[in-house]
Amino acid sequence: MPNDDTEAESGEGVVELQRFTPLYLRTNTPKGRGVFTSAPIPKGTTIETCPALLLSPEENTAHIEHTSLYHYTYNWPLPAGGKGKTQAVILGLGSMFNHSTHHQNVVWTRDLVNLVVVYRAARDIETDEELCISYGDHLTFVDADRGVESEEEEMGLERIVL
Ligand SMILES: C[S@@+](CC[C@H](N)C(=O)[O-])C[C@H]1O[C@@H](n2cnc3c(N)ncnc32)[C@H](O)[C@@H]1O
Repeated sequence: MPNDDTEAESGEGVVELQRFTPLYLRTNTPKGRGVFTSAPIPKGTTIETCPALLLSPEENTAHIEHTSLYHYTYNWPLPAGGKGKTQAVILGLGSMFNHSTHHQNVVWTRDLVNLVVVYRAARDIETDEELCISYGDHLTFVDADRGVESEEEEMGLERIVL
């Protein structure tokens, strides 16, 4: 699910840090650790607002790409005047959301001025569902959902949550 960049969501040097609190981390999913909800989340709810730590392209290439942080950074447009993109480390739960190709229930928006990412519920989310975003089309790992999702596509079925 594509994200939308915004110029700024708040002004005056103040950024509201919203957080939906009844969440838990599972440590043993097929995707590693993952974020789950222990209460229903209505569509549109802000789940978390996470500060971003902007990296320079140089430090990214020289250092970050050679560490495990490489698997956690987000593409980020270069600040005003710069052409192209760099990477940012997203602090807080933002770095814990796993990817789902067909069943993302969370959308994210970059606030380029305030350097935060806002995560919101894309639909009503049930208790004990995992919160998943889209990392885009170029994954650097084998998608743990791959078999399940291609089976669903072949059968023309959407997953039914009982
Ligand atoms: C931003 S981290 C997400 C949190 C991570 N699961 C952890 O335990 O720290 C991204 C990493 O999670 C794993 N991951 C996320 N989505 C996945 C998926 N659909 N299938 C398999 N692994 C996934 C991959 O190892 C990926 O490099």
